[in-house]
Amino acid sequence: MAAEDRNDTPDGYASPACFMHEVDPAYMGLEMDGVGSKAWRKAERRRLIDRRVLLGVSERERRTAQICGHLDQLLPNIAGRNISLYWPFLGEPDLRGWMASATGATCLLPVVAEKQKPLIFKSWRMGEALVRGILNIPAPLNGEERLPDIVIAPLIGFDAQCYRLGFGGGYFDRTLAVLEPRPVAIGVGFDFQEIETIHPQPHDIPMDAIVTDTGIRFRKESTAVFGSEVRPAP
Ligand SMILES: Nc1nc2c(c(=O)[nH]1)N(C=O)[C@@H](CNc1ccc(C(=O)N[C@@H](CCC(=O)O)C(=O)O)cc1)CN2
Ligand SMILES: Nc1ncnc2c1ncn2[C@@H]1O[C@H](COP(=O)(O)OP(=O)(O)OP(=O)(O)O)[C@@H](O)[C@H]1O
Repeated sequence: MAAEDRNDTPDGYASPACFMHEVDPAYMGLEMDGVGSKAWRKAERRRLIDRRVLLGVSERERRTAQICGHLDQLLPNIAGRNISLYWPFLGEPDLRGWMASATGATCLLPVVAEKQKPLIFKSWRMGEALVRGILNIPAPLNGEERLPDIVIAPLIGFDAQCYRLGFGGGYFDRTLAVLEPRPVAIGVGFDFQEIETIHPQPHDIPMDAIVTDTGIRFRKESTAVFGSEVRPAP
């Protein structure tokens, strides 16, 4: 039996291995400056990745299908757009099926061209060749480099203000800080990845919206344009 199958039961009953996330960081002796925030984020990432990885296969697929439905609702007109998605790892929602169905759009994969520098984006379609890139992330072999209109960024945690806790390289923040024009940024993850606050730091750039299996959350201050029928009136 595959390890993932053994966990194909509803979660939420067992106690988490660590209650650190329920403790006020100040109580942990962590000031939410650059140093304290790094330690707190490391612990939160570990806890949230563990929870995500332990989702059973069918539960992950069920939730991912709901995420795809919400993406369709949020982005009804993607023809002609350049949309960055991602090659999934560590239990991230696998949106490759959604990518394949995004007719008329050009799908891109983010590429770490240089460590600690903004990402670049290359076009990719299901079936096209990939190479092992920097940090072992698959990257399109022959894709055309393009700027995205829409960036769909996988997340490890998020909060009600649409701040995203990512994998810890700062790659999406660095990228959104320099892309001109600024693309629409959408975080994707599962509902249990919501936390009270990610304790945003000056470099953190919030998402315009966050899509999970249970819904779409819009950042109040965002001016991004989505399908008009889904954006709540200000
Ligand atoms: N599927 C997916 N693709 C993605 C991201 C993601 O979160 N998910 N990224 C989201 O940003 C970017 C890649 N971010 C990454 C950040 C750190 C490491 C990593 O392995 N860090 C090592 C140290 C690496 C080293 O310097 O040698 C580590 O943390 O131990 C990998 C990818 C772009 N592509
Ligand atoms: N615009 C930027 N310029 C320079 N450094 C940055 C920038 N944005 C983030 N960083 C650095 O990257 C590091 C990781 O940032 P952070 O913890 O926000 O990553 P993350 O958003 O979780 O990761 P990722 O976006 O790769 O998934 C931090 O030390 C931060 O200083």
